[in-house]
Amino acid sequence: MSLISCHNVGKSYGHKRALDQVSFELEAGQAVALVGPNGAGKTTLFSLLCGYICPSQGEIHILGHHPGSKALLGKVAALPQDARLDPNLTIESQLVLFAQLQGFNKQAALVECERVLNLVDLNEIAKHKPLALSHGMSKRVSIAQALIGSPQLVLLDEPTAGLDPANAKAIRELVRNQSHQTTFVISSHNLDELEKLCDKVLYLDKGILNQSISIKDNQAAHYLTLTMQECDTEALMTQLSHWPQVNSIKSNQHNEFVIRYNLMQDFELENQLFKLFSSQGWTYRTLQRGRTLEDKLFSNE
Ligand SMILES: Nc1ncnc2c1ncn2[C@@H]1O[C@H](COP(=O)(O)OP(=O)(O)OP(=O)(O)O)[C@@H](O)[C@H]1O
Repeated sequence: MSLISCHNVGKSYGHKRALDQVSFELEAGQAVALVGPNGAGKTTLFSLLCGYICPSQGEIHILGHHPGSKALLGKVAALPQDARLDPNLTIESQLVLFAQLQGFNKQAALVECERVLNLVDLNEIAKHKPLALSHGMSKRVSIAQALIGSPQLVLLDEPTAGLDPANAKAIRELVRNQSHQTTFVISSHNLDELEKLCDKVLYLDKGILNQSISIKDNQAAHYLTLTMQECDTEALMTQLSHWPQVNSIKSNQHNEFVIRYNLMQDFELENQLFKLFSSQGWTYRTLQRGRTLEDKLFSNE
């Protein structure tokens, strides 16, 4: 059974069509990125999956049930974009309360609270109230709340937006560490982050599911992404375009090149590149197999 099944899902707000005929299936175990420009419909899709709103058309099933149904209690959790903690209760009191609402008794709820705070490395703030926390800490507490009861599916809407690098890294590590038992669907504008965390990408644009791609697809075997520190861009592109194993080379942004090649033994190409850099006195920063997620989504190849 699919973890999530969406069939021809549409959602309108009055005359505004926010989602149009969205269909996809997701299996448990693949971390999924939900990407798209502002207003593309990501939050609407999240709200539908959580059961906060109902589709105008189509069918959604999560583990075979309608979103929001009782059978999914404790199996699906979400971190909404604008999640707020209750300012009047200590972190421990509110996490215990949420655990009790999921069916934990008081004693087990306290243990569960300690467990999830430990996951986000915030046990020391259990007795604090939300106003004493930084934005990053509050976000981590909200993620801890979403992990109560070890749900099978967790939806994270922009979990690292506005966070400093240390807090964003802590959240990425948490997602990575929990991915063996929980499937995460993550909405974010940070493509680098999604590329590191996710196996699959759903790309929404103007309410339409434009692309559904696997990050670890075997196309990666025919591309190299090269970032140079210092080089003569024109000379580099001219030289490489004459190499027989290079099908194409393009530069999407300053000093970054995507090389499409036609050989299976790419190590030869890598060696040739290093020889070229050394002979020209050029320095490179990274040479990476495959293409960046940004290039896959926006290059029309
Ligand atoms: N409650 C609502 N009433 C009317 N229109 C809405 C409502 N919620 C969303 N919309 C509209 O539906 C479209 C999709 O909005 P949504 O918030 O789902 O996009 P999003 O991809 O999450 O955007 P962002 O990246 O900016 O958060 C937008 O045009 C938005 O203005």
